[in-house]
Amino acid sequence: MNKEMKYTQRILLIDDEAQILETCRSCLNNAGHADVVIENDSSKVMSLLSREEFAVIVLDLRMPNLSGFELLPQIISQHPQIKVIVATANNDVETVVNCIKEGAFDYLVKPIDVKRLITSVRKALEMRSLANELTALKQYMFTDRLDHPEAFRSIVTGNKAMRAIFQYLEVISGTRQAVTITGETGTGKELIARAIHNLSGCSGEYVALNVAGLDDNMFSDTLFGHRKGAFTGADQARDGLITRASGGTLFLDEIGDLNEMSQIKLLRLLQEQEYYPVGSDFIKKSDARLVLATNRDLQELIKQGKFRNDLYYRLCGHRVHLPPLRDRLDDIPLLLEHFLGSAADCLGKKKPTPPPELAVMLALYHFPGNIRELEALVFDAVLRHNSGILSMETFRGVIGHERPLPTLDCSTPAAAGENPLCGIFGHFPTLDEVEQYMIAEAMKLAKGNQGLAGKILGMGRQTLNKRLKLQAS
Ligand SMILES: Nc1ncnc2c1ncn2[C@@H]1O[C@H](COP(=O)(O)OP(=O)(O)OP(=O)(O)O)[C@@H](O)[C@H]1O
Repeated sequence: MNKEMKYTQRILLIDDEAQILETCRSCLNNAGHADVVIENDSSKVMSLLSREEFAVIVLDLRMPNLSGFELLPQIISQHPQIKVIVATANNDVETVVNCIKEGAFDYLVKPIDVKRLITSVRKALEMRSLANELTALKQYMFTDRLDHPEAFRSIVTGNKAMRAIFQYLEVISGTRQAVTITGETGTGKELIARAIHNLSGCSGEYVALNVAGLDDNMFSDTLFGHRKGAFTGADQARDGLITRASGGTLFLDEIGDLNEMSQIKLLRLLQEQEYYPVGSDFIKKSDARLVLATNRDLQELIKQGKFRNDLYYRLCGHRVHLPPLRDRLDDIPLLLEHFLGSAADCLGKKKPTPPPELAVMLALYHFPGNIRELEALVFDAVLRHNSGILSMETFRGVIGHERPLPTLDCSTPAAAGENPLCGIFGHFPTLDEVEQYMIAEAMKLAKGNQGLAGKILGMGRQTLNKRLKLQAS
């Protein structure tokens, strides 16, 4: 995590009245903002800002010696990234307009209303964190770098869209805001959730809960715990998973399946970081970072009245969508190699060599179960494998018969345009046709040099030679 992002949550309160400073600080602390610094001597502010980083300042306008009116332009010009909220006893429009013109983010009228203070600070922090993300994203766009590749070690990919997702996750790793991961089943959402936790550098635990099939009682009890005597059999008070995830990450999977009551509780947790243990009237605070995932289409669920609109918009803040495997075909050879190795290790066998046409065959399959399905297929093939080159039979058995390719109608120009293979062949081709086509294209590229064409196709010269002879016969 870089320095800029590490300090994005720090708040500075400036007022000459110590009592006001203490009250505001404890209100903000109670609202979950732990990092609050106070200063009652306005003449020390500029030197403090040159030494330490702050995301937000709440600045009293009327102070002896150096007033907030004088400080505001100095802060804005020397530290334009800081969001300044001015506090004024004077609710006249002109003062407020002047401060906003100078660059203030918001204003509060004294005596300060606690709710208004918390809302304004929260908004300012969000704006600051968005600005940080934008800056970092711009830097990433130009450098294509990853600062923490080790956080993604378990995710095998060479795909550009996936790499962009990794970069985005690095950018937002400095915030504690919730992240929502969408994508079809088996695309790796749980792996991404773990990577978000690894990136956060949090000392707390990573705790995962699949909420599918939990009714509201089970959801609340598992997540929030209960007080003693909350229901029959609750002999002891018990903490929920949210307590275990304190200072860490709580991953809630399958949130598209949550019932209405639990959705309301999740919304409260996301908005206020607050929850009630079952049977308790005392609100509790949580500092766990929430990562949520679903393979359902949430907008479709909203249309059907099964998912709350307000919860959906709350989830939209930081969101990543994982592409299905059929949209990242360049990952298939890498994943195949990876799963061959892990299956062989697990079964205590020598890693088999895959036939070169296997990757092509896999690339043509729809993979409704995505990477999980590929992993299972490869495991099964390695289990049945004895020696030498891996047999295609297991794959043909599943891909060719039990789970056929989706039927494609290439007769319309639109369909041909959508599927590049239809565009080339005029119909959806057989594997033999694809093989012939690829060999012909590779030979053209290699200007007839069989050794070079073999390298392009990932096969030896002799194998290519045999296939050319077969095609000619
Ligand atoms: N890029 C990848 N590299 C290596 N293994 C992967 C990759 N993506 C997914 N996997 C493996 O595929 C399986 C499914 O991944 P995961 O459980 O993260 O998917 P998911 O999207 O959370 O699925 P679901 O929606 O069904 O919960 C796991 O065994 C995981 O290790």
